[in-house]
Amino acid sequence: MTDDTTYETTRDSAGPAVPAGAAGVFGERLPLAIRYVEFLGTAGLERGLMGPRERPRLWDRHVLNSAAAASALGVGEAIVDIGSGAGLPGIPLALARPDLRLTLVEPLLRRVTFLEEIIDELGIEVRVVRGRAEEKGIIATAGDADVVTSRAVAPLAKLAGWSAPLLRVGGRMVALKGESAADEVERDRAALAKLDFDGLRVETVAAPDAEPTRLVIGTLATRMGHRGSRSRGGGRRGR
Ligand SMILES: C[S@@+](CC[C@H](N)C(=O)[O-])C[C@H]1O[C@@H](n2cnc3c(N)ncnc32)[C@H](O)[C@@H]1O
Repeated sequence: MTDDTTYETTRDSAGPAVPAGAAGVFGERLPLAIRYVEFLGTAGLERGLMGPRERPRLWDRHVLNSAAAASALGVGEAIVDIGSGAGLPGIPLALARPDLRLTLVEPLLRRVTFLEEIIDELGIEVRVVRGRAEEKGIIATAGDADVVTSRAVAPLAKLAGWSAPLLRVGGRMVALKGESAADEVERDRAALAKLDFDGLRVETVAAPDAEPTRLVIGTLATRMGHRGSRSRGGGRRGR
């Protein structure tokens, strides 16, 4: 394991200083996380995937904030991350937790190209599927995911409607939300119950040196709420 203090004052060539806590989160994959932040801060900005104001806060607000969701994921679970954009939270999760099996779903070609490039460069095993989460047959393993993650993609009820057909019964939706998390749960509780999500809760988690992340978690109790919507079809390898 890398010593936490090693990177305390490190400043990579293109990005902000690497927080000391990052070493504990990414372990021996810290150099890959640094490269990812560098890529976000260069290509990500140039291609308009991240706003220029995000550059100084790529670690705490985005990458470490995303990686904190790993605490809600079990060993070896199959994760579908919908609306990955520039790879959040999917790429930090893959880097922090190499045991996870990750599929990133993103409709926009520009973003898919970015994802494929960075996955290739980092040499990590992550699938990319181009499409919308609600498209039938977009993911070959629809109905088998242990967890569907998302961050800043859609209101909770809509996310739940997209997540349910992708999940196995007993699988969880883990939505990374901002301060509105509790209000969204109250507002959309009935819609989620209709889809047969159980045990709805908000968990606040935080990686060291990062903004806290609010996770809205619900477990798909049965498939009755979206009967007949399970789809099977071709996804495609992004690499
Ligand atoms: C605000 S961005 C957030 C990106 C990333 N999750 C993050 O936290 O930085 C929303 C992303 O969701 C994608 N998206 C929008 N509708 C979608 C859908 N129906 N299925 C999958 N992705 C979708 C967009 O293309 C965009 O990349």
